[in-house]
Amino acid sequence: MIKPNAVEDGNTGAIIKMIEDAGFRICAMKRLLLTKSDAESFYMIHKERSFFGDLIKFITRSPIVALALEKDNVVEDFRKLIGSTDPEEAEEGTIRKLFAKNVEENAVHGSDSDDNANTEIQFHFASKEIV
Ligand SMILES: Nc1ncnc2c1ncn2[C@@H]1O[C@H](COP(=O)(O)OP(=O)(O)OP(=O)(O)O)[C@@H](O)[C@H]1O
Repeated sequence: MIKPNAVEDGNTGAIIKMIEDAGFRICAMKRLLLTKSDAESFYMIHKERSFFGDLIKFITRSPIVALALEKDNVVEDFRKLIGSTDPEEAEEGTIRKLFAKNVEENAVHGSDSDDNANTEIQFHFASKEIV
C-alpha cells in the first residue's frame, strides 16, 4: 500500500518504479479512499496501540494506492526495499528513507507474512482483478 502522504506528495510513480526495478511483478493495482471502517478493519491488529486513532485518521485522509506483488521471497524482500518503520532508522536507498515524513507518515505499508499478504490482497481486490 502506498500511503496518503506519498500519494499527496506525487511520489506514487517513483515508488512504483522502485518496486518494478527491484524485480517485483505487479499483479493488481488500484487507487482508492479508505473509509474509517475499512481502515479500522485493515489495522485491527493495532487497535490497542496508543497511535491507533491517529493512524486511522492518517490512512483515511486522502487516497492510497493498493498493489498486489509477486516475487520469490516477496514478503521479506519487500520489507527490505521499504526499510524500517521509522524513516530515521531506515537504510539509505529504501523507500521509507526516501519518501517517509516520520514514523506515522511512512509512505508505504508491506505485509509482514504470507498469510497476512493473502488476507490483505483479498481485502483490496476481487479475484478477477488479480492477473
Ligand atoms: N509510534 C508510532 N507513532 C505513530 N504511528 C505509528 C507508530 N508506530 C507505527 N505507526 C504507524 O502504524 C503503522 C503500523 O505499525 P507497525 O508497527 O505494524 O509498522 P510496520 O509493520 O513497519 O508498518 P506497516 O504495517 O504499515 O508496514 C506504521 O507503518 C505507522 O504508519
